[in-house]
Amino acid sequence: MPEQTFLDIRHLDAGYGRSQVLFDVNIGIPWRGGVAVLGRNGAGKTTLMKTIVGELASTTGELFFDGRDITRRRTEERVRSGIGYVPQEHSVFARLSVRDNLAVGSLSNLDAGAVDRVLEIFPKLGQRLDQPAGTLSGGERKMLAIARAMLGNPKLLLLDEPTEGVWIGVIEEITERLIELAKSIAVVIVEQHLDLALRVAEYAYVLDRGRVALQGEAGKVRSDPELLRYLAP
Ligand SMILES: Nc1ncnc2c1ncn2[C@@H]1O[C@H](COP(=O)(O)OP(=O)(O)OP(=O)(O)O)[C@@H](O)[C@H]1O
Repeated sequence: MPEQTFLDIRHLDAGYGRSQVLFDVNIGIPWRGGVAVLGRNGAGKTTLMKTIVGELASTTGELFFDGRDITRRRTEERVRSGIGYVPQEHSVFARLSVRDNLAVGSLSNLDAGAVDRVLEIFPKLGQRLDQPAGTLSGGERKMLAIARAMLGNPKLLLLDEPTEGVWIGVIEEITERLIELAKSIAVVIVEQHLDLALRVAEYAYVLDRGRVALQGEAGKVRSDPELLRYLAP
């Protein structure tokens, strides 16, 4: 587990009704930097993200964020305390303009300075402010979803497959932005692209059937002979 822990997940069990998906998951996320959550389809990565943000209640275990027990806090409180979430599915309002989508992301009144800062990070969005978000490309929508989450000023940003379905050139652009972002806040990235994930992350957890099967420094996990076994379909 990374040394300084910002988000501390202890003995977490979670699932849907009677079907348990996560089993005794222990994860530590440091104050700054990237952490990757890897694992094959159905390993429980999205379930873990939903449990961290409070969309799904844990059945057992505890979550501490920034030194406080948030296990029983509602999603809104978790978001207000600094947890941002970019879900796997495209999470933009298709009929609203890019500008209005960004306004929804801002928790208080839209701060023009904050919008300018995210537009500096994602300049393509700045050229499309008045365009309905439904007309953006898949990659631009992902960028909009990330930009919107950033306007909530997260201290910890959870990204569930931020490059899924995105063209390779845009993947590179998003990766570079995430590497930059991870210099100032904590970034948790669920990714199918192993290389990308391990470029953003310094530390990685690999889930296998809902349990942490492997963890360690990104370089070590990458060269672990067991890794491919846990990622193979
Ligand atoms: N709403 C739900 N109700 C019941 N079971 C669910 C629900 N959502 C997910 N599951 C099940 O939980 C397990 C873990 O799913 P999850 O989406 O967390 O996996 P994942 O690692 O994110 O997979 P992927 O890489 O395919 O997105 C799967 O077996 C899935 O079928």
